Amino acid sequence: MTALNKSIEPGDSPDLTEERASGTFDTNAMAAVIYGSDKFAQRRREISEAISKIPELADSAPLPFLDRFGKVTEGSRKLSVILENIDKLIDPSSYEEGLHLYTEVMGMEGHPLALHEVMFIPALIAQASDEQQVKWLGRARRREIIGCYAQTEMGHGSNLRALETTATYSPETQEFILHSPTITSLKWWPGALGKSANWAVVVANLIIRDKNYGPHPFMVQLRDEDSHEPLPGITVGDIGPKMAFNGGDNGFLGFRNYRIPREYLLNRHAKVEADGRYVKPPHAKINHSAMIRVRSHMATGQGALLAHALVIAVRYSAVRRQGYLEDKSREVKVLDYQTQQHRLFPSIARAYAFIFCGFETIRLYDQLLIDVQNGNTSGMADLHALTSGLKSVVTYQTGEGIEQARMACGGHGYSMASYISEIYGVAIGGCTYEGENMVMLLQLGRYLVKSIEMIQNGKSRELGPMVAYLAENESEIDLNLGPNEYLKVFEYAARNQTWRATEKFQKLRNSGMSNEKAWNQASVELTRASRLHTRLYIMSTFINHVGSIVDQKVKGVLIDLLNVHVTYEVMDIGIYVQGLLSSNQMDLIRNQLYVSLETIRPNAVSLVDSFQISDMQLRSVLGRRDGNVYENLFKWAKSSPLNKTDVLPSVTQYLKPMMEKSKL
Ligand SMILES: CCCCCCCCCCCCCCCCC/C=C/C(=O)SCCNC(=O)CCNC(=O)[C@H](O)C(C)(C)COP(=O)(O)OP(=O)(O)OC[C@H]1O[C@@H](n2cnc3c(N)ncnc32)[C@H](O)[C@@H]1OP(=O)(O)O
Ligand SMILES: Cc1cc2nc3c(=O)[nH]c(=O)nc-3n(C[C@H](O)[C@H](O)[C@H](O)COP(=O)(O)OP(=O)(O)OC[C@H]3O[C@@H](n4cnc5c(N)ncnc54)[C@H](O)[C@@H]3O)c2cc1C
Repeated sequence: MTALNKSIEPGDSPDLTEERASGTFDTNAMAAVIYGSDKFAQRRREISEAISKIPELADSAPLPFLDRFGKVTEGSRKLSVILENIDKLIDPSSYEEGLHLYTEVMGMEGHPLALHEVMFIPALIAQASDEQQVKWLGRARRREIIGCYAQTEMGHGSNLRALETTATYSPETQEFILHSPTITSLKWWPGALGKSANWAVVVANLIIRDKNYGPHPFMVQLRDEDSHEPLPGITVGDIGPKMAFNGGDNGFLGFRNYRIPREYLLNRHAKVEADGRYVKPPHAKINHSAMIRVRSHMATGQGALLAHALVIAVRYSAVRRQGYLEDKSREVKVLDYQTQQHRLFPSIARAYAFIFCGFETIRLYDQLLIDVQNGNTSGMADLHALTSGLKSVVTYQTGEGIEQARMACGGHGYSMASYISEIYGVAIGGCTYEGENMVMLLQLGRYLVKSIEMIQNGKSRELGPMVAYLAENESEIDLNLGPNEYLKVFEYAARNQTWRATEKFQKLRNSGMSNEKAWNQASVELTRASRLHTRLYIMSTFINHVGSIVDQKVKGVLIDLLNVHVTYEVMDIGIYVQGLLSSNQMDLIRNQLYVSLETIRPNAVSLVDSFQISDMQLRSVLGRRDGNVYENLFKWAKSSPLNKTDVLPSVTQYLKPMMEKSKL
């Protein structure tokens, strides 16, 4: 018989083999669903295999034992090995293959090309004119230059209108003069800016004849291409250690009347003519497109991070034995405890949901990019609202899920041997970057309020498909009918909360309060509406995606997972559905959730194995594919630099004299 879970091998922990044998579906078929096609899932496996054959691509030491300098150096070393071997490893024209290669080899601690690939090149694609692309895009793609995206300043990140860096046009010389007038105007945070990048897309206020036209993107050379020294007029450096991404060099940047040619304003959409005439872009916020792109990709990215933590926690929970259930002769796998399942399985469902929802969001972004290139910007507001809410909800829930995964691993979860804290640090960075979560929830809040105002003004028919439910009346709910009924429960909650929050805002405003004050006083309620609306979107894309799956065994287990998702999510928002569901109905849902946890239990390990995250990529002793945790945990501890000698110099120098003194 062919094993359904392709990851069973001799020498594996019998506990994990038992788990894999109980799986009811083919993990390669599930991987094809997770990665969008059988072809790409297969390519991922081939790339991982090819990587494992090049020993120089392996970490030279477990990353947690390296200091900051070691991490930054290790990133650049591995990058150079990747680039020497790239044609053997991937199709260099495939973004997805490249992402997999980088993620596996470089890990998630940051590297010199992260922002080059994620923001610099996409900004050039979206914002550089055809002519400018000829000049820079090829060079960037060939990595002749390393770029970053420098927008945030020490004093301002969220409020882009208050950025202080100026780019003043000089018609006499046809140049822009970049200047940082204050300490707070220093660019602060951009990834790879500090030490690696020699070029940047810099966002600065465009000033023409004393008039401020707001933030615009400029292509700026920062360092000499031969010596890599900063150019005169540029102050640049690293901002120091962070919660995570310590293999990366997030940086600061200041300009002292630094001149760039007129042609260096990225001018696909907005232009400055030689005489200083400003040509407006087709949409006021078109310069924000690099951010919309990253936000559109964040649901899959965060789903993948959550998946990393769950692979570790679920596999470990199947080999960790502690305490007893009925059989007192052998301790039980901790995965058999209902509390452990309740802690982990809804997060497995969320990881799948985020990935599926991410596919749909990336599709919407790709369509928008085509539309915008053809001059049609009408979809921008919808996608801005959607991705603002989505990035906020997925990053927050991913952080929650990873932290639960850490606690689910007990003491060993707290050790860097689990690697979960690194994944956590990386994931929660997403709550802040690409727009602080509260700020972005309020952007969606604006859109929801406007939607309600359209309904109030008799324009319900003009509502987009994602907010049409706000105009509907609630219907009876029959919870025995499955996920679509749960969707109606969520629609009820989101609709009710959006109306309540909007009415609160309107009431305050109508009482004579200023628009801004009324908005501020309704803002907590508005963020709640945004979260419910976004969770509804995630749930509906999960349901649609599962509906489209052909492999019946895969579909069967995803329906089980969907049942975990819908029942958990509805229990989680209980306070918002009190007017709709009776306490008997809530009890029924709670029991359905407990049953669905039991149903998913035999497939738990296969569901996380299906993410097909290699041991190299996972970098976790607890999450090893073979489950041989304990002997490797001991090996890992022994490799600690502190264990190189039995007696540390700090003992000889300080502790010994202290103890000697105490003896006197
Ligand atoms: C398979 C996957 C494998 C994955 C592997 C996993 C490995 C993971 C490794 C992780 C690697 C991660 C790499 C890390 C990358 C990090 C990079 C980070 C980069 C950054 O952070 S760049 C800086 C980002 N900065 C921000 O986001 C700033 C946030 N602020 C804003 O965006 C704006 O200021 C604003 C949106 C809050 C407000 O903008 P503004 O002031 O201009 O506008 P107003 O408030 O006045 O609003 C006016 C109207 O304009 C609308 N609007 C605003 N923006 C847009 C837009 N983009 N499009 C359309 N419309 C927009 C508003 O809604 C207003 O409309 P209204 O009609 O008037 O209401
Ligand atoms: C890991 C990481 C990588 C980054 N990479 C880059 C990069 O490559 N390029 C780049 O340009 N930037 C980058 N950034 C910067 C990032 O985009 C900003 O930090 C982010 O946009 C938040 O802005 P802020 O720091 O100004 O937060 P602030 O706006 O100062 O937030 C502080 C608090 O104020 C609240 N707040 C602010 N405004 C409002 C409001 N209007 N209503 C209600 N509450 C409000 C926030 O909710 C938050 O609680 C990165 C940041 C991190 C952490």
